[in-house]
Amino acid sequence: MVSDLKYEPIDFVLFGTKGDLARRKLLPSLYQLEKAGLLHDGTKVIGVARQDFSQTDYVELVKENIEKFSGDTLCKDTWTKFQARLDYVQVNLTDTASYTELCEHVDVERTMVCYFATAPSLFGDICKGMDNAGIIDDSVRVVLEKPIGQDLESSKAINDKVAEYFTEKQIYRIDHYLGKETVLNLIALRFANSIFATNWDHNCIDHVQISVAESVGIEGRWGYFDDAGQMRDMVQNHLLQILSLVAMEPPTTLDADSIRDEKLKVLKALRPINASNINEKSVRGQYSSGFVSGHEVPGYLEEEDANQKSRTETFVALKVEIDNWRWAGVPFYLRTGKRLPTKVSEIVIYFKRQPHNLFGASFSQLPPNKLVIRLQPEEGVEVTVMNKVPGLTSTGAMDLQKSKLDLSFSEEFADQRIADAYEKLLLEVMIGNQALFVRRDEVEQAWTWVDSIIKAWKSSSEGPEQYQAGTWGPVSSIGLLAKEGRSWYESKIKKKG
Ligand SMILES: NC(=O)C1=CN([C@@H]2O[C@H](COP(=O)(O)OP(=O)(O)OC[C@H]3O[C@@H](n4cnc5c(N)ncnc54)[C@H](OP(=O)(O)O)[C@@H]3O)[C@@H](O)[C@H]2O)C=CC1
Ligand SMILES: O=C1O[C@H](COP(=O)(O)O)[C@@H](O)[C@H](O)[C@H]1O
Repeated sequence: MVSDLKYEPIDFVLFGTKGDLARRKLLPSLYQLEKAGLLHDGTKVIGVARQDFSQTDYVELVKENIEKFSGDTLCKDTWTKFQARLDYVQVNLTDTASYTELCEHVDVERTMVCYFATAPSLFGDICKGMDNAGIIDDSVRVVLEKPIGQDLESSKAINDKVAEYFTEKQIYRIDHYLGKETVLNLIALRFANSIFATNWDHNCIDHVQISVAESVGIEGRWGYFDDAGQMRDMVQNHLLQILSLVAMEPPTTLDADSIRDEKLKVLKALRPINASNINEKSVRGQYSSGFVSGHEVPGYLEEEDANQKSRTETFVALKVEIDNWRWAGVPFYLRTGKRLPTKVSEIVIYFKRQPHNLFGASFSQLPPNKLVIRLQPEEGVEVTVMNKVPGLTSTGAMDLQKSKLDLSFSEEFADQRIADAYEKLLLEVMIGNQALFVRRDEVEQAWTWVDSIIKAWKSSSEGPEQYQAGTWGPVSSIGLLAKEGRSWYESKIKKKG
């Protein structure tokens, strides 16, 4: 298996190896790649943190976290192979001199992937420290976590800093939604199926809804989250990336820059939301205490470490317009929030209604066809169609019924495990493919658009509307669509949180 791998052995350096992201996602994902035979035999995983761990303690820490977060029981053979790759180096990331120790653990002759799983404020220090240790050359790839900055200005400053040491071709900006199977499938769905490709514009589509609902709260990350809010945490990156993939023109190829060029054009065509139209086009909310999946949960201001005066939004709903030929007059409604009733991400494409109803008896107005793309959970694609109810009638009338064509990934691909997004993305970095990573101009364009909304909110005397945890957000978010004769798609996924 390993001999078939099309990429070189890697020195994978994980800065911030003791952090939440590394423990919950990155180390378990590397382990899953091992299990799937996708790590090169010669690949090493070098954890970096400021603690004085012995090699044995570090290996134990990794094991504990893989057992806790990898989602299945530890496979002995996989673990034996994986632990042999592990190495640990103590570095204080803000102390340039302490990076020299790293030189002993990496081989500059090999490709090095450096994952910066730390706060972005440390990215510059890490680059400087690596440079000082003499371990930067053209073969190094760096992975940057989101959100990059707080706004356009701070994002530029971080990107400028990293650009002093690395070219754009070496920089992999992660948005883990781009590694989700169902988000990737958007490209296949749109461009491998003429049934959709030919109906994907203002002639056929009435509007689009993108909902990313979370049942979790802020999970002990109050300090981080309160500075960010749902707009920076989710909309600036994940939702705008999904929107770009739904709305972009066909790329010339699946190369990184062909796709990124098209996504960028969409971001540039987003109609600005600012003080003049903020109330008409946006709703923000903050959760109060309530019940999620039958459990009582505190309100945002009652969470640990909370500042009682915070006006940070935990819910956002937006009406987005794309000023280009394809999407003229087609609103995209976005909605995302914490402590909603369930975890579900869905894209719903509402097609235009038939111009005339031949079947008046069963429906006063024929309902529109809908394409529902279930990103998570219960990944799948569903099309609602009108169907004749079989049977004979004495009047000769034709009874219609709404039915669905439903493709469930877990049934259709029953023997395939759906890989975590980070597994896919880590593999792509090792292969050296930037197609699923975000280019600097995309990040900056997204900030430009988001900054304008945040600025308009800040200048308003009103704060976010309260919504009870376990509900679908503030009442005004219903009004956002209702005033245009529309309503949010009611997710059929009600299972778990
Ligand atoms: N957690 C998540 O689910 C997600 C996180 N992200 C992003 O990933 C990045 C990391 O987040 P997260 O893991 O949650 O953050 P954490 O705070 O949990 O982890 C950051 C790590 O950096 C280490 N660190 C901080 N300062 C230094 C220093 N001077 N020297 C050495 N190590 C240092 C910390 O070490 P120590 O343990 O010693 O304090 C900590 O282990 C952030 O940019 C975040 O926005 C993005 C998406 C999701
Ligand atoms: O990036 C982030 O994403 C998670 C949601 O990711 P998902 O894969 O579980 O849908 C979100 O909870 C977190 O606040 C944010 O930083």
